[in-house]
Amino acid sequence: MGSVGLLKNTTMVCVPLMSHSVEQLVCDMFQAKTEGADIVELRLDCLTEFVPEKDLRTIVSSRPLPIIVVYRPKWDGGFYDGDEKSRLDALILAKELGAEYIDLELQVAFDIMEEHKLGQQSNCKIIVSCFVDRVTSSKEDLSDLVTRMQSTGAHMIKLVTTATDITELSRIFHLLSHCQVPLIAYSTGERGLISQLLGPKFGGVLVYGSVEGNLVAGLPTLASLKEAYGVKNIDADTKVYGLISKPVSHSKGPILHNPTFRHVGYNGVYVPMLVDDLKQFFSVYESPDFAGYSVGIPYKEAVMEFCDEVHPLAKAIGAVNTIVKRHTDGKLIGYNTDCEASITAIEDALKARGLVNGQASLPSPLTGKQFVLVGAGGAGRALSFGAKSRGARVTVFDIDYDRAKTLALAVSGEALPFEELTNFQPEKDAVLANATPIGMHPNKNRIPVSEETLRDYSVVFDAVYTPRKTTLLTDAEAAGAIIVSGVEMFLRQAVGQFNLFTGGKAPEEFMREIVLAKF
Ligand SMILES: O=C1C[C@@](O)(C(=O)O)C[C@@H](O)[C@@H]1O
Repeated sequence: MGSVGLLKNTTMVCVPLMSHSVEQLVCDMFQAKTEGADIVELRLDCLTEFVPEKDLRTIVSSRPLPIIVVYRPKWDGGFYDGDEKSRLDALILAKELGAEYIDLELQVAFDIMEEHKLGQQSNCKIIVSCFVDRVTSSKEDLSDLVTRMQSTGAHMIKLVTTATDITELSRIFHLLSHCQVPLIAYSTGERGLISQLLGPKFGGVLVYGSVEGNLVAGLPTLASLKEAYGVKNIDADTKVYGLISKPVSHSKGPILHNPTFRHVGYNGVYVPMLVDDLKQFFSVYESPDFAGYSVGIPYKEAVMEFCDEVHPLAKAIGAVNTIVKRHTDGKLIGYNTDCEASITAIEDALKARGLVNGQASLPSPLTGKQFVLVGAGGAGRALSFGAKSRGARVTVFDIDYDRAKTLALAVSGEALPFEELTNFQPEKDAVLANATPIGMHPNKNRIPVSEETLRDYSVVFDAVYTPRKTTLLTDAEAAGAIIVSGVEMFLRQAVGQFNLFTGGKAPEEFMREIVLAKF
């Protein structure tokens, strides 16, 4: 495994401050420093009262960190709508007072740079910025734009876009790796998130993190940059792993995998990837930098066709939740770590309660039991194959009856119409397993079966792990069932993934501690 040193890159973590008063702004600068910012971006246009001569002196002289001074006009998405001359005079004054950086919009940059000879050597560096509404422009168009921005004489360039698809971000990565001048480039929003997180890998000079009181829509928090993603540890050699899913923001994968990578000194980063189109995704992210993936809803079955090889267990199940890019030939190999994870989680919970089926000779406490599965998607398939392998008899419910029938056939079980689930009378000691997203954050109050039938199950498992104790589990516990949280499955499938991603042995106890502390 590669080693991870402290502070491997020179990327600065910047906190944007949109405070409304000068007093607050000064407080916020100190707060940002306390929380670990390297630099702050001050949005003067957010101040409700601002007298440049007086206030800039206060701000600049009391700064505890290097500052980037921005005075964004309405015509470029900011709040300032006074006259241009006063706005630009204020920026020049900030420079003269000692601000480390001032930000000029591309539209005005040529003239101001020329008039004030700003491109020349000075303690204050000029950032020329541009906001492009969509990254629909081609790689070439974006390169031309960057060349134009560079020709202003800027010391640094800032290009912000809104991404409509994760594949557009590859253009940002291309720019970051090829730009001649220091570049800040990223896309905002959920689909743009990885352009921000992976900036340090591709040579971005700055990554933005927002803080309480100054939360900015579309930006990750400073705490997540530091604690979850460890952006200071990311460098050009860092291997990228990601969760391909839609939705993806509920996943706790990043707060489990990233600290674990760091704990064992593995140079990897794990990021959420909101993917809309699998085919486009795999055709764009071909490089060895993207080394492996977790696969979440709704892609566990569909992703199989993009794997060059599929492990026999995953093939039999018909669902892949882990992909590793083989470093020798770049081929994508699909695995399933959900199956063992979910079944051993249920078995261990039963064993812990001393429930070994009354017959010590039986290989599993699930042997001979009825296993009622709700949801015949990827996770459901893994559960039912696991249950079958332990000698349980599987009964499948899914809103798509044909899908339920296909799965039932594959595990020699039975499928019943979804409408029958509410009043379904299970056999004695039956296990209920929810493998649908019902009850998942933010729709926490829903349960897949009726409360009345819950008391008929002796064990209830929920593959949903956000929240840790779903409404289904709370109700089942109240009804007297043994409950097994999806968190246990999540932990175990992640252990399996870590082993496949790194080729090493996962530090299971460490991972369990994270899960206990943070989930
Ligand atoms: O089902 C899950 C959960 C998951 O999708 C997540 O939410 O992090 C990650 C997958 O690897 C796993 O199989």
